[in-house]
Amino acid sequence: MATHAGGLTATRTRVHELVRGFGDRAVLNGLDLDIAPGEFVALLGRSGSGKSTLLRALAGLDESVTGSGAVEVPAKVSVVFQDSRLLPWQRVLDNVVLGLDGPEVTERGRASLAEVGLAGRERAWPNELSGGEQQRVALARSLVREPELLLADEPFGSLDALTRIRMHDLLRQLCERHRPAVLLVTHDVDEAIVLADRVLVLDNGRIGAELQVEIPKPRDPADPRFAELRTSLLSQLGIEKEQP
Ligand SMILES: Nc1ncnc2c1ncn2[C@@H]1O[C@H](COP(=O)(O)OP(=O)(O)OP(=O)(O)O)[C@@H](O)[C@H]1O
Repeated sequence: MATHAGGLTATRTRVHELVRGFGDRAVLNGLDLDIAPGEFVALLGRSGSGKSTLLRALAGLDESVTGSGAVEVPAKVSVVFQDSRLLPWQRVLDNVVLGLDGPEVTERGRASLAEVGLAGRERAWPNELSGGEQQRVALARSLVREPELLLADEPFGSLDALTRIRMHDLLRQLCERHRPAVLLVTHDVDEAIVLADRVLVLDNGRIGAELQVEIPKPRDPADPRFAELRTSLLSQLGIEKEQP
């Protein structure tokens, strides 16, 4: 079984020869990964390729899964999922600071909510917020914990296109300010190129392709370099772009 070392010395995120399977079927098969502090990595892959399985291994949420290999992550890891996973019976601010204590927790929670554009909504109930706002609260809940590694599993997957673009801007700005390492699982090739320093494609249980995104941020999808990367990634995913 993999070791999950939230060690005091680990600042990089490292996965070595990770194997994960269900029954006799291997999903991850000798996967290696290395993420530097502050680096933003996006992970693409076909449905069922094992993206969430990898993310759960990094989050330490896969204890019942069979496998081997080594996983090393920084001490402070936060996870954001596709649904906000807010507790409906707790007000927004209480959701953000849930499980934290200390004299300045309330102030830090308020500051995080202000950072995601939700100042003044501290006493709202989760069901009084839109889907996009709920995801903002989920981001605030992660940020207030000052993670060194932020794991995000399709955090914008259920949002409409316009809200998603706004969330990309927000996440980019938050990451520039707080500099966590990020592993973002996404189906959206453009989302990966807009946000990531490096894009990985998971294939056959390993990292099958890797592209560095050198375009300065904020990135414009109309940039010809963007189109080049998009074509290359779509082809890695086995999706050929139709000719106009
Ligand atoms: N608890 C489980 N029991 C059995 N098989 C599972 C379990 N969880 C995941 N799998 C299988 O492992 C494979 C990888 O699943 P995973 O959710 O990691 O893929 P994914 O790349 O995140 O997919 P998607 O993009 O569709 O969300 C899939 O074939 C899935 O059916």
